[in-house]
Parts: sequence; structure tokens; C-alpha cells
Amino acid sequence: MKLSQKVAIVTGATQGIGLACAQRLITEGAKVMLVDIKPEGAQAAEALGDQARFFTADVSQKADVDALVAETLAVFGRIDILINNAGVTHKALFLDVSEDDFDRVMRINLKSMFLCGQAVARVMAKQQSGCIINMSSVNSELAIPDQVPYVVSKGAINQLTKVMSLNLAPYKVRVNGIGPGTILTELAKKAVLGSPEARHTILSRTPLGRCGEPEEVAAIAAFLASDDASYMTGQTLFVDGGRMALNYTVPVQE
Ligand SMILES: NC(=O)C1=CN([C@@H]2O[C@H](COP(=O)(O)OP(=O)(O)OC[C@H]3O[C@@H](n4cnc5c(N)ncnc54)[C@H](O)[C@@H]3O)[C@@H](O)[C@H]2O)C=CC1
Ligand SMILES: O=Cc1ccc(S(=O)(=O)O)cc1
Repeated sequence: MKLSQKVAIVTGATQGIGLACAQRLITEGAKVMLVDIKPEGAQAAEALGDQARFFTADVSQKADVDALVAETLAVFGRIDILINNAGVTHKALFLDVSEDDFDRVMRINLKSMFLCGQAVARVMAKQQSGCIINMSSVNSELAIPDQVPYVVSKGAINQLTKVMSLNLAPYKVRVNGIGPGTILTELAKKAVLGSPEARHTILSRTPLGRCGEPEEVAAIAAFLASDDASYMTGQTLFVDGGRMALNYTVPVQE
């Protein structure tokens, strides 16, 4: 086990990629505080056993984030790993995006990572050790016309990862990102997999010919959180079936 005695916070952990990350970190020996705005994540945490706890929070709100950090320290005594995973998608063409929707997506997807990153980094700086992972997307680089604030938030996350890594390196805190392709979760079903045509379009842009599984993203998170990545910081790793390497379509095996 590569993460024994480590303590992790995973945001957006009630389902999808966040829950898979929490499960994998526990498999690797970590203790995990699962965090989500949806309280039903408490059942998911209970199913994970004594190594897991659940905290209900809106990680886009500073007061909730400060309470989360205080609770994690009270329960586990330290924080070694933060996975900034919580995020929402949004569908509207540029001229149809409301100011409220733009602000909401940026607050949840981007500001939450600033708030959680800053609060947790203050703890890690005192420990002189730690690792932060920001969940980005292929859409941090690839733009989609009807996912405007989502794409903007993900592009900004890549820059946040770099600037956090520069600031936190003196404290021996590493900061990296993960850019998933289309992963089979509720968000992707809402965002892109709503019809056979949409699925065909995605697969025509995916050389490995399939969508990814949340566990395949969690495996990269476990690597980045481990000492196997001890010399990596400021990077965003794309876990995307080849999407980012592609500049044409591929035949789709239906
Ligand atoms: N599924 C996919 O194809 C891809 C997902 N991603 C990113 O991966 C991350 C996770 O995505 P999925 O697991 O697919 O999504 P999901 O929708 O299945 O799960 C997201 C979780 O975040 C929680 N959440 C939302 N707002 C929150 C807030 N303010 N405070 C606390 N929790 C909050 C939700 O309640 C939910 O449990 C997101 O950042 C997403 O942008 C990136 C690329 C592709
Ligand atoms: O993160 C959500 C998400 C994932 C993939 C895609 S697409 O496959 O590039 O359409 C869109 C949104």
C-alpha cells in the first residue's frame, strides 16, 4: 500500500470520479474525509469502513471550507492529500449564458479549488509536506461551443495548478492536475452522452474507442498522491483515451 498513514480530503466524493478516488486512496491505505454538498455521500463513506468519514459542505463557500479543514484535523490530526474534484457542467451557447450561470459555474468549479487549496496548503506548509490534485478536463484545452463557463473554468484550473505549484514548492507541497476525457459518470451522461449521436461523436474523437471509467482516473490520482510522483509538480496529466493526441476522427466500432 503506497498511502498508508496518509490523510486525504476528496471533494465531490458522493459519486463518480470523486467516490472512485476515495475508494482507491483507502485501498492504498489512506484515511479519507469524503466531502460533498449532497449529504447522501455519508452512506458511501460508511460503506468504505473505518478509514472513511463524511463531511457535508459547499466547497465554493469559505465558511464551509474552513469548517471542513477544522473537522479533518480534529478527526485525523493532519492532512497529506487534497483532491479538488467537485465540479458541475453547464450547457448553453455563448450568447445564451446568463451572468448568474457564469458566476455559479466559475464559483463551484474554480473558486472552490482556490478556497480548498489555500486552506489546506496552510496546514501542509506547517507540516512541510503534502500533495494537492486539481481535477481539470480535456476541455481545459479543447473548447466545446455549448459548455462556455465549464470550458473557461477548466482552462483556468490548469493555470491555478501551475501557480499553486510555484508558491508551494518551498514548503515541499506538490500540486498537479488531472485532465480526464469522457468518463462514465452522471456528469458526462448529462453533458455529452445524452444520445447515440453524441456518443458516436465522442467515440469518433477517442482513439482507444471507449469512454473511461472513474477508477481509471482514480488510479492516476493515487499515483500523483504517492511518492512515485515525488519529483512531479505543476503538471496536468490527461487521462483521455488519446483525445488530446488526436486531430482528426477515427472509425467508430459500434
Ligand atoms: N465525467 C467526465 O467525463 C469528466 C469529469 N471531469 C471532472 O471531474 C470532476 C468529477 O466529475 P464527475 O464525477 O463526472 O461528476 P459527478 O456530477 O458525477 O460528481 C460531482 C460531485 O460533486 C458534487 N458537488 C457539486 N458541487 C459541489 C459543491 N459546491 N460542493 C461540494 N460538492 C459539490 C456533486 O454533488 C457530485 O457528487 C469534475 O470536476 C468534472 O468537471 C472532467 C472531465 C471529464
Ligand atoms: O467534464 C465534462 C465533460 C467531459 C467530456 C466532454 S466531451 O467528451 O469533450 O464532449 C464534455 C464535458
